Amino acid sequence: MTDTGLVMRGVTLRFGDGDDTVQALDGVDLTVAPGQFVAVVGPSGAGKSSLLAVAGGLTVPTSGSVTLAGQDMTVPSARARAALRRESVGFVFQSGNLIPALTAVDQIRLPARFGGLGSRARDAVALLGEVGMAQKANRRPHQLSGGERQRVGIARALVNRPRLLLVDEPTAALDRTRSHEVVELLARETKENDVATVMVTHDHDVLRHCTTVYEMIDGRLMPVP
Ligand SMILES: Nc1ncnc2c1ncn2[C@@H]1O[C@H](COP(=O)(O)OP(=O)(O)OP(=O)(O)O)[C@@H](O)[C@H]1O
Repeated sequence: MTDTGLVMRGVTLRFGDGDDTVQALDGVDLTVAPGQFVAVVGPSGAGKSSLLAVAGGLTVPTSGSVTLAGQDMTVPSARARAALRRESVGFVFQSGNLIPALTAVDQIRLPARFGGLGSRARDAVALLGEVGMAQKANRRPHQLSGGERQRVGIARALVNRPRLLLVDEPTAALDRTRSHEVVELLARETKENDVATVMVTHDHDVLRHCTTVYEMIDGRLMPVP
């Protein structure tokens, strides 16, 4: 099947009903080709996290279509969507979301083992090398800086060779220099792994590392020229 990356068409997401309805996504169209690094900015409550949740098959939209490499990410079965996520999606969270008791290398090995990735799983030591963390493979999260934790989180998100990388506020806990380093790393990994990447950020300073920038306002997505 041709890898068309992420394609979202006419996606709406509504919460609640009657007077309490919230339209989190309102007719969103978005295409992210493999190797493209898209940033989404916008005010709090605009729908950015909802966009990531729907793109990654965590949430089923109220209407519209979402495909990743031609596969439907909106199937009703939660189990089927979990399988799609395991095979094709990587998530990077605000502060790395690492497990406190595990060393850096085990943060990456664990999901590979329990996710049943088998031979698809990338080698954890090689991945740590790729993100510049080979020397700190045996450290636990509390022995790492914020930027280093984020690098481990990025390596972990790549272990399943994802087609789609979804990144939520990766620089929220970092200073300016570290923010640039982390987003540069994301840009490089996007290209080298030919993955379609969507990053939500409040940090306008890092947008120059991205291929395309969109702004989300009241659930609507608009390109920023
Ligand atoms: N499970 C839910 N039930 C009801 N409303 C929800 C739910 N999740 C999100 N919303 C609402 O949907 C809208 C979009 O929320 P979302 O979290 O996607 O915004 P956001 O742009 O990511 O905000 P932030 O920048 O503050 O994280 C908000 O009005 C929010 O209150």
